[in-house]
Amino acid sequence: MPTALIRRPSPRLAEGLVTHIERTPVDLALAFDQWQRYVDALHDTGWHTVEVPPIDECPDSVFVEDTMVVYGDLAVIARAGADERRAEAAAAEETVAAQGYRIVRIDEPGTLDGGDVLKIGSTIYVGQGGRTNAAGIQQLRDGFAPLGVDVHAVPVRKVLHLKSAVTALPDGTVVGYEPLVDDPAAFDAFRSVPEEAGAHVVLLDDDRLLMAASAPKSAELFESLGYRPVVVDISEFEKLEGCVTCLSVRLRR
Ligand SMILES: CN(C)C(=N)NCCC[C@H](N)C(=O)O
Repeated sequence: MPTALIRRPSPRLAEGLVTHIERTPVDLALAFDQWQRYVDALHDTGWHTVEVPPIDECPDSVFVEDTMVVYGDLAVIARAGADERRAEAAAAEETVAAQGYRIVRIDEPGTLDGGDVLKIGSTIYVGQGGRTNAAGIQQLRDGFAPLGVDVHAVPVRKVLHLKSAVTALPDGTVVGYEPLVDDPAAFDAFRSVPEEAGAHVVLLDDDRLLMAASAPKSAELFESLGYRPVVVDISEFEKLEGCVTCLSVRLRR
């Protein structure tokens, strides 16, 4: 059974960082409910979840994807591009180490957020932008090189993270909402989707895609391609520039 790391929202969630969108009030009770439904959707589709201990003083800690990048037996622990988020990594590291992963850490002056990292087979695209810098990308490349991984840097200027703009379907096609993708030509195969949140898919298995309720037209498009969307409402996390990928770390070994 595949495992996903998750992290319960902080009671201070509503104070989370907002960079590229206007701040709107977060309904905390609704957010907790949506988080629980997200976790339920993972369980319902055959995933086992492990909770990273919560860190109440970090409003953005629910976005656990940003704390690490996992490939093979190695977890590279991120060093958040936003100072406010640096304290999130320590407990995430302990949790993934307890799952049997080797650990390498991104060190100063490197910064890297897991949301900037898109893995497609043994190719890893890393968004260089507001949160992830060149030193962080080089350290990620050095960490994964012994595992035969190719790390490609791509620009991210229009959105928070690379995975705010693009993710990939099970066949490796990169999907993105074109107005927000800096360089669609950076990817071998690119398909545009009709909504911003349609760019965000979590691969649950070979044909099921976890998606946000805010992208119904993209869900239809994926259905027409033979995939089965599993839809969750994550409106309160979207108000903080979160998406379906951010709320878990999928351990696929
Ligand atoms: C792919 N994405 C978008 C993520 N992995 N993380 C979202 C983090 C949002 C948080 N308010 C922040 O600004 O850090």
